[in-house]
Amino acid sequence: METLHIPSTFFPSTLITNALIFSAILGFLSYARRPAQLSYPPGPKGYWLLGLVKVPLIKPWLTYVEWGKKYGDVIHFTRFGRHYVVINSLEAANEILERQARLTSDRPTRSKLDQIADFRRILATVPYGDRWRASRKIFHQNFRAEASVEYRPIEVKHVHRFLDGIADSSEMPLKDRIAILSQIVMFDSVYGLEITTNKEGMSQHARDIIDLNDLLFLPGWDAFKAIPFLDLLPSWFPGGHIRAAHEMVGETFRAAAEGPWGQTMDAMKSDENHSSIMAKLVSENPENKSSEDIELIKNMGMQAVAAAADTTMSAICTFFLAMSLYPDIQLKAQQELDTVLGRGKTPTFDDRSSLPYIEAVYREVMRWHPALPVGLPHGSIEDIYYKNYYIPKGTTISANIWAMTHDESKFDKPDQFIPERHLNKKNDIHSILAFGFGRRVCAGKYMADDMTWLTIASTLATKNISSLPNKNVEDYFSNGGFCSTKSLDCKVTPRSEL
Ligand code: HEM
Repeated sequence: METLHIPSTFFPSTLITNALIFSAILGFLSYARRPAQLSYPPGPKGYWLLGLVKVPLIKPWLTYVEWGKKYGDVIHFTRFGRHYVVINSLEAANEILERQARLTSDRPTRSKLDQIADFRRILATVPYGDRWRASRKIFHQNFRAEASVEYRPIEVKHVHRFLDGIADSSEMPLKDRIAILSQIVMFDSVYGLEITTNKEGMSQHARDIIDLNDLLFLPGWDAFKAIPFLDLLPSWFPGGHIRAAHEMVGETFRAAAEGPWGQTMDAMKSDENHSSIMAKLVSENPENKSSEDIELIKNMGMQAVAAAADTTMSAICTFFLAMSLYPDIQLKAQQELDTVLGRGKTPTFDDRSSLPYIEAVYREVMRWHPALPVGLPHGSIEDIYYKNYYIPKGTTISANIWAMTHDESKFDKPDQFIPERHLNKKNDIHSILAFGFGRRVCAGKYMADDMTWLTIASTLATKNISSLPNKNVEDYFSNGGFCSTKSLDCKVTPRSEL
């Protein structure tokens, strides 16, 4: 499926003229609103008054690192009168997104078009408020650390199946197998359902959600939503496709929520042994469940699958790529497994604390190429201040996670994959920056952490991963907000064969 891509050439001249006039007015108003003695954080100014800064859409995290050298670790710009801030340092992220989390936990999804796309359905995109609190609560109940332990047997089952099939790349490319693994664990835990392909049906819906929103989370891309009346244009009118594209997003959410839910309800009727998160939730106090409760449950299921579809897949793909490019590290990790567990034994979660080098490989995967390099955008619900800078209410704030995990003052040779940097450190899940910040921090991070670690440890114990050409690492990765390897051409063979 195409991304929700709105090429600038598609805007007819009248629309562009209106947009520019509107942008000039908004730019002037937002400039005038700023307290006289305070300035916005530094950043590119764009066209005078219009404030229309040209933003990078291809691997933008790299451009923002370059901009940071000129403007500092907090960069501000405007587009169509909307304010954007990109944070390049952990210190600034802690100050703005953690310490001021009460004011910076919104999402920039309050426009008419966002309502048409029904972003309120999804925990990751619902604006901060009561609906977010209710969605986050049910997610937390089912995916907090203690709850996530319950899904470990399902993870072990599917990781072992994945390893059994993985050596045979003739039937299915490695990346597709990893995509299925990332989703099947979620489908099985949440719905008690299994999938055999990532190319059709409910699995494809989860993928579509990611593809449709690939650009949405990039700083500045969504500024066109500030243009008035875009949501009212009929589909036959130039620019009318924008509304249609947002309707399609909403329709995809609906299909992704309803399809597997319906199958689970059928399975519950025909199989008394059926077990899944959905089944557990609908069976608890059924007489007290409102239709709103049922909606929350359905949406949680859909969000869990969609969230894992790309991020967990991305982390596992990054692991395979790293092992292909760094065979010495692969060998060292295998030696630890052989020494601690004995050759050929597949690790369990109980072994995790005895395998510090495997832990370091996992943490380096999460640092070296985070799945969401510029995170998901936060929004400010009131004016806030950082140092002596003013950040107005309604600003979209993005954490450049990639910049933070490649900060040379913290990580020597940050572009290189060096697990040793994590040895003899406090390995706390909360210090993994790839999971984001503040009250919107990843709600599935315990399960993601378990899944990614288990796949890494089990693969290293039983398989050898062949080398890939040592070219520029970025060439292996895709460009958008959800960043993953483009493909994986390495060969995977059983260790017993050598
Ligand atoms: C390696 C895998 C994963 C990574 C790197 C990752 C990363 C992230 C990041 C960066 C955010 C945005 C945080 C912010 O706004 O500052 C996020 C949000 C979220 N993640 Fe994950 N994620 C992963 C896997 C998962 C999984 C498996 C689930 C579901 C079980 C999940 C559920 C969510 C949800 C629901 C949110 C939105 C939370 C909110 O807005 O309140 N994630 N994730």
